[in-house]
Amino acid sequence: MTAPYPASLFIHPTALKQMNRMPHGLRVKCDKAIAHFERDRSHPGLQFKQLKSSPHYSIRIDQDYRGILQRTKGETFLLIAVSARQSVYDNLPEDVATDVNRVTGEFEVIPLDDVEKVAAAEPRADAAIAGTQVPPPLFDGFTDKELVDLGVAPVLMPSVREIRTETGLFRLVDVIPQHSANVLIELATGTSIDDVYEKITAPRVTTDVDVTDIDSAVERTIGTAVRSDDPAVKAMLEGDFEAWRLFLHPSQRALVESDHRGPVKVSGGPGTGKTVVALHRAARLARAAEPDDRILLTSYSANLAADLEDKLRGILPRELAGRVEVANVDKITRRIAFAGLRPAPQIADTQQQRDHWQTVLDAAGETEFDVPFCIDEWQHVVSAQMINAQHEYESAPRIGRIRRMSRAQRARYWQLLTAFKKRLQDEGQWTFEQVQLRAALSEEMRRMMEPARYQHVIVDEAQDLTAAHWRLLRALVEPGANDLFAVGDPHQRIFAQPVTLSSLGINVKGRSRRLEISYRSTRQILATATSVMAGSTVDDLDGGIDDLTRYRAIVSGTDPRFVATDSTDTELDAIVAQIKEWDHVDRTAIAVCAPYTHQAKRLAAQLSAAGIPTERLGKTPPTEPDAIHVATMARLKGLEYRCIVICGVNADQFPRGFATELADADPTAYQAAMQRERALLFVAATRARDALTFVWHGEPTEFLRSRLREGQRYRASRKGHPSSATGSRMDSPGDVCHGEP
Ligand SMILES: Nc1ncnc2c1ncn2[C@@H]1O[C@H](COP(=O)(O)OP(=O)(O)OP(=O)(O)O)[C@@H](O)[C@H]1O
Repeated sequence: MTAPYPASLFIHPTALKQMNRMPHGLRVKCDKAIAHFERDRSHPGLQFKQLKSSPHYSIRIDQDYRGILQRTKGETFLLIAVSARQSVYDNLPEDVATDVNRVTGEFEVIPLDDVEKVAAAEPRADAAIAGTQVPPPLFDGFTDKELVDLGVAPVLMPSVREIRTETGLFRLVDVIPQHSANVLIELATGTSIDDVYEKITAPRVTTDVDVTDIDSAVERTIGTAVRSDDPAVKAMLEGDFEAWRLFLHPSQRALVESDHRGPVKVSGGPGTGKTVVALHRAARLARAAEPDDRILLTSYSANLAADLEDKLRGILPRELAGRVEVANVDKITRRIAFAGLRPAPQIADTQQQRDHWQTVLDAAGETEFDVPFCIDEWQHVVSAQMINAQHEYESAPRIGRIRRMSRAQRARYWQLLTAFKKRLQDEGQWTFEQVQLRAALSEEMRRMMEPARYQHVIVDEAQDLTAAHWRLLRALVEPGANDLFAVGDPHQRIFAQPVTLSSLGINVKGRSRRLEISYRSTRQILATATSVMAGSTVDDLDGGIDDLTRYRAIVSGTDPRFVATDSTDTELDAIVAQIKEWDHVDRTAIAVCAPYTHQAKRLAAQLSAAGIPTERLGKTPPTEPDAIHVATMARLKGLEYRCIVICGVNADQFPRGFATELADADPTAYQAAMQRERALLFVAATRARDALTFVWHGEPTEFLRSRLREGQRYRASRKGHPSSATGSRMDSPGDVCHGEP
């Protein structure tokens, strides 16, 4: 028996994309052949050999397919393509082109056949049916030289010129080298040549590229290729592939790989890949960490943390996963606040807190302050500033509150608050604000004597963390390089009050970044969601203003639907009809949500009774393999679905009662609560990828009005337009359908 010849195999990004499009059975065969090759490339079943007239090698995948390899140095190879056996004779198959990119200096592989097929499927001006219009080519406004200077592979040029539709563009970017894809997406979404150069091309420029020096180009490419044992490759070969695991946008990659001397804040609209960046950054830091280093990856809620943990396992080898603790921020908060307290205190729920306040107000004969005011003041003024003593409260700013509080009023409120806390204590209860405060203060105390528990902390959904959370996180991580990395979207803030990170000891000056391309929702869904936020001003977590207009969606689709009904019964009929219309969609990719918990509960039962399998979303990840998800709007935070019904958005239910009841108590607190309600609808709407339907009975919520008015204007402007006679009832933005969709 001869000794085995072990070898290392890297997979070229183009080959990865190609494998991702293969049928599952063939991918499994590729996986097996790769594993054999790495163990022993001389294994007879592989038929490993050099092609006669080329420097390339081939291995057998099955009787019909061969893998094409490029040797780099020693026993390291790069898999560049999987081709049909009959096309692999003595040379590289004719349908595969290789080239050195003159901007990046990388070795590129171009599947010419696939690229030409995409171009051929585009509508052609010379084949247009009389009377129909063929859209102009998408890249007509750019010369070949401009595209090539930005780094688009010259061999792609004839096909790029044929692309006229978004579908064609997205099919093209799926098969071409990543740098060319990134440039074309940016240009097609309206970014100027100069900006594309700055954002996409300049960071990838390699000086002194010699396009004839294949060896150096292959060496460079090995740096960006993935190893065959990468967990993300395994996930893809096993069929659970999401493009982000392997193909980050350059702006995302820069955030993952850069080193910083202190905390970093990344903002970005819905679906811009903030979570993806947080995950990859955690994985990257784990790879670079010392064995004893601890990394915390945290998010707002338990189900989001569970989802993060699951995804992290998909990109990080198991032996490194132990370096990263994934937990929701309140779990950590409780753990620290309750350390040594046995039994752990009980948390008072909203109703219990209201009852305690009512008792306190009644006992004091209080007539000026009511329960909503007292709760709001406690949560958003006292707790938000971590005020612990009366003298601090007396001089504290009441940011955003119109109602002025005299010294005497403040003193009275403090007395009431003291009585409220006493009641809680007597009942053995805490509010969550108290738990957070205790956790932050005790960790800050501990840090005076001991080193920090973590070397790196990465935060997702940063917009919903409170001041106390931030103080806790600051104390949990050793100050220094790459200490804190927070991603969030202030427009999606639905729980906390705005904070200013610098006032909490987290200085992100010069280290604030943005992500702008939205990968999730269609343009139409994003536009509708954005209209919900119309007229509101939103902070950027650090004293500035965040701006929604800079986010761009890359896919186009159909307009959201608006379905008006006249009762809860007809509303249910409309929801059932909508779900049935989506019967081609995997059930777990559909969600139905409503403002209140009791509505979500009732809906789940009613839909099940109507023969639609459902699962209610809770704190743990869903388990049913074939059920649509039913949840409150808030529970959908951070998740994504192909199709969503948002129901119960009638004016008398949404915004929810506890927000509207603040109107009399404090107009500014009311505005802040209304802003959170708007954001809740924005969050729910932006969970949808392809299709979104709003259903209500009676009058629609005021937050949809601007969109519905726009629909009326659109219809008015189309009156008399030839196509309006044949258009469906649902073909204009904001078109309202009555009854079933
Ligand atoms: N580079 C990428 N290539 C392909 N898909 C991507 C890329 N980056 C992100 N995505 C996809 O976009 C979607 C949104 O990503 P992600 O959840 O990270 O966004 P987010 O900014 O955290 O969203 P949100 O704030 O709305 O919860 C996901 O389906 C993800 O797979």
